[in-house]
Amino acid sequence: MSALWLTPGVVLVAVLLLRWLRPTWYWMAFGVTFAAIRVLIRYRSVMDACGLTVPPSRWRLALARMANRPVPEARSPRILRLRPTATGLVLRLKLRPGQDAYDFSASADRLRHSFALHNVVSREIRSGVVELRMTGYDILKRVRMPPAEPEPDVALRVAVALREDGQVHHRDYRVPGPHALNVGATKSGKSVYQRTLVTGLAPRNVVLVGIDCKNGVELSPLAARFTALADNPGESAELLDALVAYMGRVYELIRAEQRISVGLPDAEITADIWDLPVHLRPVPVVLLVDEVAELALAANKAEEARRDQIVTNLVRLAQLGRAAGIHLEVCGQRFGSELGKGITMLRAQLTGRTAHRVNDETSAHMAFGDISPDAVLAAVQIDKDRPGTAVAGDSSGGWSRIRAPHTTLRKAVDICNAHAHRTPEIPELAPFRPQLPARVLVGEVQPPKHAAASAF
Ligand SMILES: Nc1ncnc2c1ncn2[C@@H]1O[C@H](COP(=O)(O)OP(=O)(O)OP(=O)(O)O)[C@@H](O)[C@H]1O
Repeated sequence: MSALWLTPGVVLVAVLLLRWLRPTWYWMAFGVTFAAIRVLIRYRSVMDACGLTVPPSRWRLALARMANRPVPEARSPRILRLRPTATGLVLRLKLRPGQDAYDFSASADRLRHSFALHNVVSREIRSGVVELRMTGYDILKRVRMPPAEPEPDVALRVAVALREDGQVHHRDYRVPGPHALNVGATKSGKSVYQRTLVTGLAPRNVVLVGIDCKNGVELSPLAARFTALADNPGESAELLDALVAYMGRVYELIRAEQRISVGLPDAEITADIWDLPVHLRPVPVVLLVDEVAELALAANKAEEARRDQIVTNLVRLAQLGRAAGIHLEVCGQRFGSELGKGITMLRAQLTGRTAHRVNDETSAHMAFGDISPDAVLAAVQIDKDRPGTAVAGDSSGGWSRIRAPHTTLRKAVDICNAHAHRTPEIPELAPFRPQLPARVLVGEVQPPKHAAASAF
């Protein structure tokens, strides 16, 4: 008798363990079927309760009256498709005349708990068709990144976070946004995100340049993998001058190659560094700016001039940098016109947007107001007890909720030290070469100057 009880008990414990340890496997094995049945059974009543139905048409009412039948029910949007995914369900709906996609976005929260799912996001995929992306479980609670896939160097794409639909979120410098802005309140997870990005870039063939006006607290420990670092506004201004000069030299190289290819029939004309022959191609540069507002502060005339010079150089790098393989990664608590002249111009160039938790809607607007109003709403709703959660958008108006893995500073330092030998030299940036930690200098890990080739 006890053995009979034991079997279902063991199965139940196994299922619960599976759900806790491997939520994705649990979802694929059981959750998705239960959820799909639940959604289909509750569909009509949920649409009705959420006010997402339309009254019956006049002719149906007239027909019912003529046939002496009961008044027809309100009509729900027609289900076009219900598709299971590794983390949830995707429900595609055809709207009835008079319905608005915005009503579905506004009802996302009601739909979430009515269908007993973890999250519902609505987006209009074409006129009159809405897609409800429903997540079955809290995938961002414990972020486990899938094993990294090898990326060719020309791709310049780094896995930085997990999306709530279970996909990996990449920071891709070549498409769609060559430059990015990352905003968020204090302790919202900006530095952990940036650290994760650096650990992803460290093993790649890339020049890392840092500006960290929090006295270098965030980036100095990672100095072994940085070609140049500045930790105060004065030094940052000089570093940006040097980087603009370097960009000019890369443009000269592109022009020289163009002159050669123009004279050769059928030869491709070089438009950016990626068109250059591999042996001539300069190593791409990623400039990380932590707490950009520090660069925009000015207490007197001299500091105002320096500030203008910094912002002008950042705008110049953002406008012209892509072809020269220079990419900006700007991070700050706020990023609006109150930071002064040129900031909105710079923001327009930083098309890859990420917003961590923000303190007010205005800050969310700074990140998404100009590209995705939906994302503004999502950014202000980020739970303050879930640091690292962010909304990532792009210039096409799409966005998703993401969370980076919790990369500790220790782990990031170890990765940067291990890849110190990949740090390229750039003559213009030589004065900004960071001081290396003692253990790197005594050879416990390879010092940069031995192995890395000159960037260009
Ligand atoms: N992805 C994450 N997963 C889990 N915890 C995180 C994550 N990101 C951040 N945290 C937690 O939040 C804390 C604050 O994160 P972080 O230092 O990145 O914030 P910040 O926005 O850079 O803050 P500040 O602007 O004050 O420097 C971290 O110490 C960590 O405990």
